[in-house]
Amino acid sequence: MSYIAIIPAAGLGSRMGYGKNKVFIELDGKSIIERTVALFEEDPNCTGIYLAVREDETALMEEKLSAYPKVKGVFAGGRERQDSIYNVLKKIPESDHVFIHDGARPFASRKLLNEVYKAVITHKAVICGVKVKDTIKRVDGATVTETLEREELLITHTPQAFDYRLIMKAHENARREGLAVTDDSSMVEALGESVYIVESDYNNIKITTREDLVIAESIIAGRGESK
Ligand SMILES: Nc1ccn([C@@H]2O[C@H](COP(=O)(O)OP(=O)(O)OP(=O)(O)O)[C@@H](O)[C@H]2O)c(=O)n1
Ligand SMILES: C[C@](O)(CO)[C@H](O)COP(=O)(O)O
Repeated sequence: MSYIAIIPAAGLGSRMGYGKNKVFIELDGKSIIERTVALFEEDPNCTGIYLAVREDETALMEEKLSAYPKVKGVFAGGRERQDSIYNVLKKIPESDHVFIHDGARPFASRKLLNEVYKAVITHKAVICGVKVKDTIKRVDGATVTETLEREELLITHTPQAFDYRLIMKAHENARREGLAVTDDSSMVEALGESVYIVESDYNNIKITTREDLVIAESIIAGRGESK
């Protein structure tokens, strides 16, 4: 048993406001995307890594990742994250399992990868996340309409892991039904399939806005990696 990793890295990084794809930003001398790819390069359960990238960044990405032999393909992303992932799904060789992990999440732990992998062998769809620490409210513009029960909520991270055929079926169904989603497990839910949860950790942040770069530097310093 093994898995293939799909890493969506074809975004614009617009919320970062750097005018370039945030996955190329360097943290302590190593780019976010290299840090993310290294997670899977070093995981013996991963047999191949495939990325969705912007067409104008393909050469740069291939050059950045030339030191990672498990990187088997760099394919053109799509307009939305789910399009990028589908574009890659269609091109990868069939595998037992597929991990889908944001290129902007460089701090997933080996422990988490192992726990998600162990879970997806039993459960066909596995996500990871952490408990909510704030109160979450449903709003309509500037008016609160509902306060949600914190214990019934999950801050959802990646990796998300799936039986290969199930995630392919879920993406194809979502496209047929015109489902617009922000994560892959939503498409599996839409098939009526159950999704299993593994506990992630609060360091597994998605680097999205500039504040996250400060948090990222402190995570690296906390690991004693800083030069
Ligand atoms: N069309 C897209 C959009 C996003 N992504 C990737 O999906 C991950 C999560 O997306 P997000 O954090 O939203 O990244 P961006 O879309 O780049 O950010 P923004 O929404 O601020 O533009 C990122 O690694 C991003 O590169 C992708 O491959 N294709
Ligand atoms: C997939 C994800 O990271 C789970 O929280 C998140 O939905 C990605 O959202 P984004 O807006 O594409 O970054």
